[in-house]
Amino acid sequence: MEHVGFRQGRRMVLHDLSFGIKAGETTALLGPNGAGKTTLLRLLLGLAQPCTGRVLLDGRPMAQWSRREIARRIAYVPQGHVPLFPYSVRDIVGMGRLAETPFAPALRAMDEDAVDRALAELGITRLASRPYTDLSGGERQAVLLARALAQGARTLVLDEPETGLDHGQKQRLYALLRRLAAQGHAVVATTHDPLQAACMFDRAVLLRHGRIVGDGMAADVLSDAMVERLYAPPDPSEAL
Ligand SMILES: Nc1ncnc2c1ncn2[C@@H]1O[C@H](COP(=O)(O)OP(=O)(O)OP(=O)(O)O)[C@@H](O)[C@H]1O
Repeated sequence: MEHVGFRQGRRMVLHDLSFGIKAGETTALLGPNGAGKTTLLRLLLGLAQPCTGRVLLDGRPMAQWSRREIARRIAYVPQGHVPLFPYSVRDIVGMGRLAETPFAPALRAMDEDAVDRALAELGITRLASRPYTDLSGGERQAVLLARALAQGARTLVLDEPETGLDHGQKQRLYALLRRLAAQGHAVVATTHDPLQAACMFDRAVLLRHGRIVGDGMAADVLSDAMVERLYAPPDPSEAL
């Protein structure tokens, strides 16, 4: 992102943001409620356009990529996904292959393999034939992660991925994100947990009132003093 600003209606909600997401690195995005984290993810995904500055993917402006090209490069794990139909877990994970199977009514053998690998990576092969609508929140989260892996994109964007996960699943999630980064993926995730972010992510970007107030090695930037300042009650002079 280069000097990115974004407006919701008449309000500027992001101001002059400049930073990059790199392959081989896990980046945590933190900030109080309403700081602009989800809005920033929407810009990273090309789902919203900045009113100032530029968002570049592999050096090319986001607006010049087609949705299919973006889907081959960036996978998104949304927060609180509410399914309308009782698709099986296997079908949901298979949807990650859609960017690669434009006209095929069914998945090809290589797509089925990608689905099998993603289910195994998340340890949810046993859920494959269960209806997605019957799963617990944590199980659904694991399915959405498997869908992102099946997509085969090198950049993973996750919105509060630890929501609904128990302690063990959280640890496995962070281990998986680190493994993916070690394999050359770029990983960026929003989180409300500075302690976990300091231990589990390489880098942290801190947002307050739509501005970057910290960016660096997670363990360094997330000092007690910085966390206190980041989450301090709003000062009227900071109003957007
Ligand atoms: N559709 C919208 N219309 C108007 N304002 C919006 C809209 N969506 C978000 N905003 C505003 O933009 C700002 C940033 O919202 P955003 O959802 O990006 O914050 P966030 O950091 O993700 O918050 P949270 O931690 O609560 O999920 C907030 O002030 C919010 O009220």
